[in-house]
Amino acid sequence: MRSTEPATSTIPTLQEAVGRLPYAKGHGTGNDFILVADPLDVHSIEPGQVARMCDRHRGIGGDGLIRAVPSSTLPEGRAILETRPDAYWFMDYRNADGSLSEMCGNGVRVFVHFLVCENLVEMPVGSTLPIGTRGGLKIVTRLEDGYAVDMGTWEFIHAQAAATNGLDSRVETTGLANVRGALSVSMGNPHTVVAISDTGELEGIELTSTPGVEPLPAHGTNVEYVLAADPLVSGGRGSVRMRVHERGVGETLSCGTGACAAAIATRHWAQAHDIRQWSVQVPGGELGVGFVDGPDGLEHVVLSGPAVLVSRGEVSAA
Ligand SMILES: N[C@@H](CCC[C@H](N)C(=O)O)C(=O)O
Repeated sequence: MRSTEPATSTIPTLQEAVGRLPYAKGHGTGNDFILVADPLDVHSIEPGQVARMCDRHRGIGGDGLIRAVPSSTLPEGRAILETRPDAYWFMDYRNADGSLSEMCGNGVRVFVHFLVCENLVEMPVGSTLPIGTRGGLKIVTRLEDGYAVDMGTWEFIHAQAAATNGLDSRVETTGLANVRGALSVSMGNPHTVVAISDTGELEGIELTSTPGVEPLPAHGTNVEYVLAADPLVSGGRGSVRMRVHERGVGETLSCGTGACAAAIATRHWAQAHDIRQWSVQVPGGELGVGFVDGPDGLEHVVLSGPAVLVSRGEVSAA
């Protein structure tokens, strides 16, 4: 090559990396996703391709990518079909960096709305749909103004420390004075919740860098910063504000599993176990978190909120 020739980039364009691919774009309270219908399981989208598509400058942009595939095409889906043969659709979710997560609470609502809009399922208001996920079976109900998801059971990641101290780890965050104690909750995926004492503190947090969590759960964690309303409970409903740094993404406008973890941690700290309805305000809107008696006799968490499709397109060689 002559030295006067411009250097050619070795980085493939999105089109070279992905080829032709129809997609839709949707969000739930500002947590946005690229959605791909793959009923024949022909688009094996690799982690690097997901990262390219989710890139907000060189790609389509999104906090994650969700592929709609039959549960029968993945081992995790086949396991669910053994007990729920009607869980036809599986949410194959990846974070913006291409990593897998067990669960996405905003994603599963947007995923079901996408199935409805693609005419892949019929779902009148009030009806339910079983969905396979890496975090197990989730039952989604269509509401007048969104969807409610039975997220199943939850657990503290370090049960003993949670019961004795209410805290199990420490989190260091840019923009927050002092290292803070935190409580880790599994919603299928891991969360570490930090209590914040005032609005100025919540707004001063700088989430362009990953918070330092010690000890870090085995597969990393999502970190939620939660400010309790004053009073915490009004009209029988608990209320909190939350910001979140998502594993594999960065700061997002909302996180459904994070909202559940925020309500669980706050309820535990306040010993307010009888408060079963919570409102979680996130930068992108409001989510509802409910605690109900599940059909298995255990406490289940129900997440509710909107799901919106905003556009359709096709990744193609122009
Ligand atoms: N935004 C999601 C959670 C997505 C997965 C998360 N980043 C993880 O890695 O666990 C939600 O709405 O729950």
